[in-house]
Amino acid sequence: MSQPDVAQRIAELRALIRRYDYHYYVLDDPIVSDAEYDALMAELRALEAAHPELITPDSPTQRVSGTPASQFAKVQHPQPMLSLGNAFTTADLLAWRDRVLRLLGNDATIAYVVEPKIDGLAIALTYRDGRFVQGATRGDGEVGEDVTANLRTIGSIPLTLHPLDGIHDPDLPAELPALIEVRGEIYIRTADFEALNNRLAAAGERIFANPRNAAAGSLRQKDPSITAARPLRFFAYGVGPVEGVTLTSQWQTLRYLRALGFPVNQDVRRFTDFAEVLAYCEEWMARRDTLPYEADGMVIKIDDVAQQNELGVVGRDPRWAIALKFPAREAMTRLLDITVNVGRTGVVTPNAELEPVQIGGVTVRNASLHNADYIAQRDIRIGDYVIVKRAGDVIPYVVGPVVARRDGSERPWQFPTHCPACGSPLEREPGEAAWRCNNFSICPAQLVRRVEHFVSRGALDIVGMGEKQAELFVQLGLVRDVADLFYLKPEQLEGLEGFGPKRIANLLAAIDAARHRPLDRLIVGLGIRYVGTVAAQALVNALGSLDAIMNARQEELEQIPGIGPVVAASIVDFFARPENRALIEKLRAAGVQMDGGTQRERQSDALAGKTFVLTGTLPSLTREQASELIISHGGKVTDSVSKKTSYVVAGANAGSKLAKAQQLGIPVLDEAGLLALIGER
Ligand SMILES: NC(=O)c1ccc[n+]([C@@H]2O[C@H](COP(=O)([O-])OP(=O)(O)OC[C@H]3O[C@@H](n4cnc5c(N)ncnc54)[C@H](O)[C@@H]3O)[C@@H](O)[C@H]2O)c1
Ligand SMILES: [Zn+2]
Repeated sequence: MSQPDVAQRIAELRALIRRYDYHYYVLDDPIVSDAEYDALMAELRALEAAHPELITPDSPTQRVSGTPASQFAKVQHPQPMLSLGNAFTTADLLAWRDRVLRLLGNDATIAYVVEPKIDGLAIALTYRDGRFVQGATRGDGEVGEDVTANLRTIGSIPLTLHPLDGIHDPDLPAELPALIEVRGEIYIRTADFEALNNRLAAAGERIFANPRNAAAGSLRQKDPSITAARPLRFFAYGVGPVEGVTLTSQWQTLRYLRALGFPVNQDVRRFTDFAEVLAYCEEWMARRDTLPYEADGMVIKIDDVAQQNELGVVGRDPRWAIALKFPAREAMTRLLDITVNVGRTGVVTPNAELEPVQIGGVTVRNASLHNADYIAQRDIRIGDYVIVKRAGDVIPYVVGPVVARRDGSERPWQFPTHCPACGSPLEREPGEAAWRCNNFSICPAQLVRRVEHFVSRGALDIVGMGEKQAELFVQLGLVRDVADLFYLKPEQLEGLEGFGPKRIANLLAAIDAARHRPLDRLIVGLGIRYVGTVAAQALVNALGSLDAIMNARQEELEQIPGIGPVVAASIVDFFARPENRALIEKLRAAGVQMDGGTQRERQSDALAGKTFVLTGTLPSLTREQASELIISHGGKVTDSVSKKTSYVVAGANAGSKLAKAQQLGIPVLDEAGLLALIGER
């Protein structure tokens, strides 16, 4: 690029970045994804590095972006509020550490404080003589917005500092500061964010793209009573100007802040060995999915304040700290179309067909749209740019449209009135969000899903059968209900594409073996609503045979530990239907074992005497498969966490069970940890 071209590109980049900053920081409503934004910023940095003469002090690389909005009084920060330099890999972190060593001298003794980077917005809280007097946003780093009245409504922000009487820590100042500016993050928990968006959508209001924008948008309200109604939280991670006491390290500062009554994250750590810093970051990245809030990375800080001052600031980032960024979890892309899927129980769910987009290194083409109301309330239209979230191992879903990016070509979408697979009119029970195809016995789409479920690993585990085969057999009319699998003849499969003699023999042998699976797995395979592995085992243990279960009355079922009224009602309802009774008889006639006598194949005794509780979504195993695995290795699975629980196995979006486990100090495993216990990995 020639010099004028470079200058022009730099100008373009700055203009684009400023425009995106305005939507992000002032309106709290981004119009591009962070990845797109970061790419522009990286390009600008690279051009400026190659042409330092073109750097201007107002370039977005040189100062914190964001302009204080006019509805707030302005606050001049006595000490600028900075951003953080980014690292994406271990190599980046090592390069940062080397630079620090170079600047401080190779023989310097360095301690590091590692803190989670909770994704919210930075604020500064000023306390004079122990009382909260002013709170400000970061703004452009020099001038922020006065949001004191709004901050006063947040419960976790103390209005007066705690007296230090009860604290006897020789490393901490014994007095209160005459003046202290406490810096930290206002954030919103993931579950609160989702509830807030649902509430806003139901009221026809604009939703937020992510928890960070939700926190910023909720704090930056003209009317503090709106802020008060939002579930905002605060945690403190540093200080600005301090008078009357001297703080000499980040670690001491955090403990002092805690003593003064500020919430400080429990997971902050101090290390002197950089290898431990790296290990801790890795450990955290793995825990990310189990946290109740969004953490977009880890912040690593040089502990010693004198060393911090020596290192100083470059542009908008302190040299003494760095943010290790975790892979992205959301992106923006075009919604090309909406299709619907018919599930095993007839529930019809909308599915977003997306312009392929990378999220955290994975290409996402489809995402859930939950249900009809979700689409209608959020006014999601075909052709919209949408925010797609892919957190952990949960199915990616559409958060909402990017309204500011519409050009008028978007089309509203109507939920179908009839089942796309069988043409029956769709029905919706009052109070339910889901539309259903109630043509249970005829609908081919439901049948395919039922067959898929029946043959899955947690049910009858028929190797060689999967979605494709289920679709094929249903389409050819070879399978009209799940029992038909046991009546398949080799000659029916001969000549089908991909079905050679060997494959046919293997498949039929696998089907034959499935006649003798333990009863609870047959019950799981039937797909009774609310009956998974745990309930199925409880039924078998209590009643012993399928006939006894089938003929049990509601009250009898409710007596069984682990079977509540809803589950009991669902079981009674299932077996009251003549088509289900007929199916059972057909299975019986095919020689499928229906009493509890079959011995489960024990794989090992690795988990003997251990009790497990499963929570959240695991990356590869379904709930049934995980239970089955645990049981086949001698363990037990129960539904609720107690002191008797040996392990909680937690996946993405784990809820109160995980919290309970942490409270009781019960070890928590992820899927890999479970497999390791069994020796499978
Ligand atoms: N999509 C868009 O249009 C758009 C526009 C502007 C910025 N952005 C995104 O915003 C980010 C840049 O924002 P930024 O300048 O606020 O930087 P940043 O969020 O990457 O890091 C700095 C911030 O981290 C926060 N933080 C959390 N925990 C902390 C801790 N323990 N110690 C210190 N700080 C902590 C503070 O609020 C601090 O201001 C980029 O990732 C960019 O993608 C996106
Ligand atoms: Zn149908």
